[in-house]
Amino acid sequence: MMFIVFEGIDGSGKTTQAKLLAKKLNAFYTYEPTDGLIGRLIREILKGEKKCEKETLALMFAADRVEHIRLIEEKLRESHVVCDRYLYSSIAYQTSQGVDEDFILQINRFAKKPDVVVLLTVDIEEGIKRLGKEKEIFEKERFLKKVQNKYLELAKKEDFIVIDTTNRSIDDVHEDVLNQINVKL
Ligand SMILES: Nc1ncnc2c1ncn2[C@@H]1O[C@H](COP(=O)(O)OP(=O)(O)O)[C@@H](O)[C@H]1O
Ligand SMILES: Cc1cn([C@H]2C[C@H](O)[C@@H](COP(=O)(O)OP(=O)(O)O)O2)c(=O)[nH]c1=O
Repeated sequence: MMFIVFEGIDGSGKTTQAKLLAKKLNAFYTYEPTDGLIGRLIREILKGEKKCEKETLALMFAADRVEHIRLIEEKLRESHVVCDRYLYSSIAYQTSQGVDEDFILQINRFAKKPDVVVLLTVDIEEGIKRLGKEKEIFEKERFLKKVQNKYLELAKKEDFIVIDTTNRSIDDVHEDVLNQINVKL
């Protein structure tokens, strides 16, 4: 069974594409931050309702992931798993916030390596337009540019599938995802 991860900045179309692929493959769809105890706390911090140090937030994303991986491994016994955000979100977003990359890698040592990572990219302005108005602290233009550049750097090192979604329809991107995943198999 395959563990497939979607990554990309907010508004790149991850949730849309991850759900379409999961449906097509009859796979289990899941996401981070999760709806678990730690994931819920993370969402409160992202909305600005609570505050903490950026390193604390990095630790919370990693802790949320420890719990999540148990579920992912259980599901992988029966079906493919499509995950909307994973470890690479921590590397791209938390380093863009100024957290030391080695620290992030250390606290995520346990993270199971996905079989395939699909990175969706988008022109930053189009991504923000797709989201409507800014909802969370990370949905700022300059910050997202930095995050996307970090993702592209990781993509080269780790051999991600990279698909640009700018000015392309949801169906067109979905076709591309299917074709490129087939090539990887
Ligand atoms: N290729 C696309 N073209 C236009 N709009 C899109 C496209 N893909 C997704 N959207 C829309 O953009 C918004 C954000 O998409 P979503 O999949 O939630 O992105 P993400 O999970 O990366 O933040 C949604 O309203 C979605 O319907
Ligand atoms: C999983 C993860 C998410 N994030 C951030 C990215 C998003 O801005 C935010 C919430 O994720 P998410 O709900 O997936 O937002 P969206 O659907 O808009 O892409 O959490 C991190 O900074 N580090 C992480 O490890």
